[in-house]
Amino acid sequence: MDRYRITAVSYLNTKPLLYGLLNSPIGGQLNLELNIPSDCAQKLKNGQADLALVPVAIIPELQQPRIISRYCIGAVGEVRTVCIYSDCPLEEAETLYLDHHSRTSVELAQLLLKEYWHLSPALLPAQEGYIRKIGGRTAGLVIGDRTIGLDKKFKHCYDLGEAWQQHTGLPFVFAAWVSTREFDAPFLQAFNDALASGVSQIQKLKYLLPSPAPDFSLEEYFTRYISYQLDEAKEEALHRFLSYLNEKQGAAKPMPVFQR
Ligand SMILES: C=C(O[C@@H]1C=C(C(=O)O)C=C[C@H]1O)C(=O)O
Repeated sequence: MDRYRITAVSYLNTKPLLYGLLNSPIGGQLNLELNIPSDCAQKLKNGQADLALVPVAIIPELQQPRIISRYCIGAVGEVRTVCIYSDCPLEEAETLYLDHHSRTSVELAQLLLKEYWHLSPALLPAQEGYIRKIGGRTAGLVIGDRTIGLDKKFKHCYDLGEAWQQHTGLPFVFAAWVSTREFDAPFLQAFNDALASGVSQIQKLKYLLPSPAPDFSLEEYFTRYISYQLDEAKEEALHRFLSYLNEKQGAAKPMPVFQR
């Protein structure tokens, strides 16, 4: 049988999910690749992946998107690794770089600037090395492992998970397991069981993974900040976020089907 082509985000917060998948009975059926989120999105869109952990912001760009798992990369309030950094208060920032690794958080940042902070700095597309340009009146959105330690480097740090929660009272979903093709029920069951098993073994991962910084607790990050369950409140948040994107793009794209 052909192996399924799976693409997942290359950041630390995906490791519990990958640990579960690779140690599961279906581990051998998976042809796994890791990419930055914007590339995961591109690979699913191009048909280079059968199933991918993708930024939810690209769901409206897909033909017949299916969310095939009860697990995701989410947060209930503070997430720690999706933040706007600046040396001036955000209201004084004239320009803001939008991380090129990201698809969801660049949209979330724009939503929050408009609806929550009521600010309109000039938005700049980022390129490799842009973090060095943050300073003065220039702010920057940064996601993933590159954020670790940046809170000590810059005077201000605005956590997008926390701001979204203050704005809506809801958790948030950054990335979800999405497919544009159908999988049979036994595979989906095995896939979800594998993810559940990974999340339940987080305690082990702190011994297996190198800590990215001396004062960074992987266990705290995986259990207190990242929230893996795609529960009802996160579904509501996802619906709200995708409705905002539809409105912004002036397109009434159907909501993704849940098949899990
Ligand atoms: C919480 C995070 O969410 C990430 C943010 C994404 C985005 O902005 O497009 C995509 C995937 C997630 O892994 C993170 O990686 O720090």
